[in-house]
Amino acid sequence: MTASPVERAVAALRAGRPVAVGSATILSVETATGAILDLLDPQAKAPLLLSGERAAALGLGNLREVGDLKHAVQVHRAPWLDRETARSLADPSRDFDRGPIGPLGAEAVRCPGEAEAILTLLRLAGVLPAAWLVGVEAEAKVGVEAIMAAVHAPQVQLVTRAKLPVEGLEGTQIVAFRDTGTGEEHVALVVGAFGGRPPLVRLHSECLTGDVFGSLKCDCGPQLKEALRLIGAAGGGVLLYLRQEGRGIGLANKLRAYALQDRGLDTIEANLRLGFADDERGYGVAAAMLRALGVDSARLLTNNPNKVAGLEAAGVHVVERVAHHMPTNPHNADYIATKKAKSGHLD
Ligand SMILES: Nc1nc2c(ncn2[C@@H]2O[C@H](COP(=O)(O)OP(=O)(O)OP(=O)(O)O)[C@@H](O)[C@H]2O)c(=O)[nH]1
Ligand SMILES: [Zn+2]
Repeated sequence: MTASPVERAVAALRAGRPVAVGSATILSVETATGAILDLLDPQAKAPLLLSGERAAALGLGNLREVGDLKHAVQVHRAPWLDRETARSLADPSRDFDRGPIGPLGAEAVRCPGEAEAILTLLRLAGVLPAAWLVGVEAEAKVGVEAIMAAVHAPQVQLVTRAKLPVEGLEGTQIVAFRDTGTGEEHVALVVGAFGGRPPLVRLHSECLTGDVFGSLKCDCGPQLKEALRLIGAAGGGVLLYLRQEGRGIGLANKLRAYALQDRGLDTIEANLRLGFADDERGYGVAAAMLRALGVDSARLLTNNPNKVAGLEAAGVHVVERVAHHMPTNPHNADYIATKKAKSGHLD
């Protein structure tokens, strides 16, 4: 299978190589080395693209040229804005111990659609949402529409299906899917034989720390186990394991969010401080997987109304929402309370 343009662009960004998105050529602030910057931006003229959230955290909303921060912001290049300083504008781990930066000049981007596609691509690459806008040609090219379609109208390919007996559910099968736009791999665990009434379905967003290490900071590990138990007890159903680590910001960025939480920010504030939305997940990919499994209506195990709305919007009918609460512990009680207070999670 050949890689899609989005997949190739993601690989190039991760490797610190330039990517052309629409009319812009970008380098990731996180991964670009000094050598590549010297090569592609020898006069140190490239401006910096930051998300509206990150610009707000830096106080750039006060600048008249920047406007309301609904969109990305372009920071003007100044002699003092070198690679290290750019890193510290992008990376909030330095917000607490560096001196004031400035004087920063910035303006709203001229092409918000293109900027949104650039930020989406950076997110798919799992790096900080900040880019150098260099004025050169790039080998890897991807269109704005291709990026937005990959995220908003995902398509999946069912790759293979195999038996996977798991603890307590020996008749389980695992089904591998590939997102043909982004190249991401997701899996479904199909439990038992369901037919007749809509099956019990769980959309589980990947959480390495909770699912594998038993982190007490969240409730993902217990939710995963309990979901499988409930699906088994219902006589069958489907659990989708979606590679949406950190509510879609990727593992390294989630751990950056944890570092910010160590300094007192809550789970939502930490995402915003990094320059992301509080939740970057979409559920179109889940709907596509369910449809490929022949499921077009479901009883959904969740407290998150966005999951219900996301499946419905993508054409999978949710006949019932089944609450999925776990007992809290001293490390995750604030996190669960914040999701209820700020993200609309239901009782
Ligand atoms: N960015 C970020 N992601 C987190 C944090 N804690 C957990 N996650 C991720 O959040 C996702 C799980 O989301 P939750 O909000 O716990 O639950 P939900 O899936 O929205 O809703 P339910 O269906 O009710 O469980 C996983 O991808 C985790 O990796 C955090 O502090 N910051
Ligand atoms: Zn978790």
